[in-house]
Amino acid sequence: MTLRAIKYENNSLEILDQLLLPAQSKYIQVKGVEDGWKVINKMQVRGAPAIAIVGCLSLAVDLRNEKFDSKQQMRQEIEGKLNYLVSSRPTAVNMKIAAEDLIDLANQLSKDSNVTLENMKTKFLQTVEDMLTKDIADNQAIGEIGAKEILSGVSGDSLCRIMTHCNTGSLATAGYGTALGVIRSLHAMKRLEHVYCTETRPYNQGARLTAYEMVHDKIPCTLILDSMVAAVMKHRNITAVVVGADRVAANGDTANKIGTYQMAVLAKYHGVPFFVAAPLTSVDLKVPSGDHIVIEERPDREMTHIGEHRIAAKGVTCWNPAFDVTPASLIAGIITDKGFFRPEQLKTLNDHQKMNNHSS
Ligand SMILES: CSC[C@H]1O[C@H](OP(=O)(O)O)[C@H](O)[C@@H]1O
Repeated sequence: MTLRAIKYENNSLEILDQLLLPAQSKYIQVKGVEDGWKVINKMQVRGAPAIAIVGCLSLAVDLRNEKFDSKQQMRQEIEGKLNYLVSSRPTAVNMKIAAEDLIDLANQLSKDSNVTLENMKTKFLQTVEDMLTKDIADNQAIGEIGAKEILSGVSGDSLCRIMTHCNTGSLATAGYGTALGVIRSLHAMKRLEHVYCTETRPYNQGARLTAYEMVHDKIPCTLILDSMVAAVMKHRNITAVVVGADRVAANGDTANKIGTYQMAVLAKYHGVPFFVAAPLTSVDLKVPSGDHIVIEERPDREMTHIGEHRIAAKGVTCWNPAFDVTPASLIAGIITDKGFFRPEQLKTLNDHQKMNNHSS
């Protein structure tokens, strides 16, 4: 079993083909941005942070193999390829924010007369490669901050029972995970009693990926059907729900895997606090509310087949949105690498603060 979704050594980029898990653990090579776009679009690699990292590293692979006549030529190549990668999946914001930041960097380096062509390439590539270690550090911070926030609502030294949706662990990031990072931190603190993970139809991120990670880490976990959320909340005394995010709007509305919204409604009904765990790079202050978030719709076949086996009547109409939006009113708080925020606190952040803020 391996939990390394991304392997990047000596300018060779490989991703663990998550369409084959858990039955088969197979790495495939990503030889440039064309491959990068394909493995993201096909969901061979998925998860908002992992999408951004694999997309940007696929550009690094191209750049290392290319010779440029000028800094302007390199800048143009960088901008064109990053904008192409952003089109691979529209809802998760991490690739878009990474592209904006890296295009800004390329513009600065290109305009700086003290920077040579070689310096520009070296600095740019180092910035991209640093995304791997930064993401792991961000996730460990999210884990720590989230565990402390959840424990602040728990009496004495009692243990927690956490429900989660989809996969937000090492297979969705460079490692450790966001919502699963909070679960890993609670486990490390010996304050986690049990995890309930939903199967998460139709891609089955929960059954195929989160269960895989929990078994790998020997974290006590029960797989439940998406249709069991209400019954588990009613009978299993859930301490909190913690999920990930693909894009958090400025007012705290959050786009996440389809099924998240109904979990939040059920959590409100059952009095269970509902938390979103995501790096601040998933917060899109340019989007005022969830109404403005584009929701990706995926092929019917993901619903009508499991592998080659048809499970739905031929000819039936399908609707397969990959995400839904949970309104901020249903969210107790957003756990980020820079602190814990009530949804209404996000819009007070500006881009500079996003980089440095430590909230209350
Ligand atoms: C830390 S991953 C965030 C997010 O990405 C997943 O979606 P997908 O598997 O389609 O890439 C899911 O919504 C996770 O919560």
